[in-house]
Amino acid sequence: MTDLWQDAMDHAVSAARGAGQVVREALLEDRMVMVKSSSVDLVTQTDQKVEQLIIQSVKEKFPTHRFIGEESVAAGEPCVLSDEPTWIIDPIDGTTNFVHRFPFVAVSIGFSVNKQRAEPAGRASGPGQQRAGPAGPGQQLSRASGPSQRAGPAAEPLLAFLQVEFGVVYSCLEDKMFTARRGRGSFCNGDPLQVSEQKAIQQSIIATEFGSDRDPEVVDKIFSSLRNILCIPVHGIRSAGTAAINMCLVASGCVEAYYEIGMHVWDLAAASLIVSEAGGVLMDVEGGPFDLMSRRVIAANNRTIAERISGEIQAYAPARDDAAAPGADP
Ligand SMILES: O=P(O)(O)O[C@H]1[C@H](O)[C@@H](O)[C@H](O)[C@@H](O)[C@@H]1O
Ligand SMILES: [Mg+2]
Ligand SMILES: [Mg+2]
Repeated sequence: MTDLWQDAMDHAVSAARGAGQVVREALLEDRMVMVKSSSVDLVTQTDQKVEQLIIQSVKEKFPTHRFIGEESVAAGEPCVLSDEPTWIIDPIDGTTNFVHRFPFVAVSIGFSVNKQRAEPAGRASGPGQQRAGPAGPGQQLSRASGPSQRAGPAAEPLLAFLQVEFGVVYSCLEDKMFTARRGRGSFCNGDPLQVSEQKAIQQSIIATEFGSDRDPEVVDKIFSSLRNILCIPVHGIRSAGTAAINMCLVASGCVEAYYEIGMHVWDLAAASLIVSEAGGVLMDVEGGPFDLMSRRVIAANNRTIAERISGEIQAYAPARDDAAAPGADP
């Protein structure tokens, strides 16, 4: 069967690598910092330039494709997922890190098509499932090879439903290219990824972020959740400063879970598939199905740990990313 989207994915990898080079060069220069929704929601000319470079390069090759880009949305473009091929771009995930030269920044490119498709992401990569063992270097775990490559029960669509066809996260300063194709596994620089096999949350590291909302009520909830989780007790809490890299750490098995409320579809799209295809689970912070537009996520190595975290989170619901879109899902 013709592989419709491999060309697009190859382009995404090359665009992310090119963007990473621009980001690395910009780190050597003075950065002019601007603000968006608040004084701690930062943006630089590099965010805007990188997003435009990626979008232009995609438009030249795929003129009919659509875009959701963080900085384009900030400039008033709609944030809509449809059945049309849509590139979901975060030109710099970790802008605050970038501004401060804290050394974790990523370019994130997700690609969604056929929003309405009801097929869960990778029957072979569903929640609670663990692969029998990591594949050898460069080996692709293909959907065509079937679920027999991974042990465990059948996938549950509730947690695995995704709209993303491929995801690319380039951690520019580490020079790590994380990639995933729906049903075909996740990789870092070509090596297959596998989530942690840890089942005990007490022996886990949990990643989260504090976001850019400084409303004291929201901050109280963030700290209450953090306190609950820390006191389980867990081995530790970590923040890389970028949602996409936190999720790639889950996919890599370095941390057992990441949760956050308040980030956006461009932070999550690519990395959600990378987690799922590494055998992880995605869940809403209240335990329901993961929703790309909801600005809430738990990404974990297994369902038990995800559900335990969800039981400790003081949930709240920021305005959805598609809230302003005409015809948006309720
Ligand atoms: O750096 P950006 O792309 O603005 O993304 C950040 C996001 O906005 C915050 O909510 C998260 O806490 C960060 O981890 C993101 O990376
Ligand atoms: Mg981001
Ligand atoms: Mg960004």
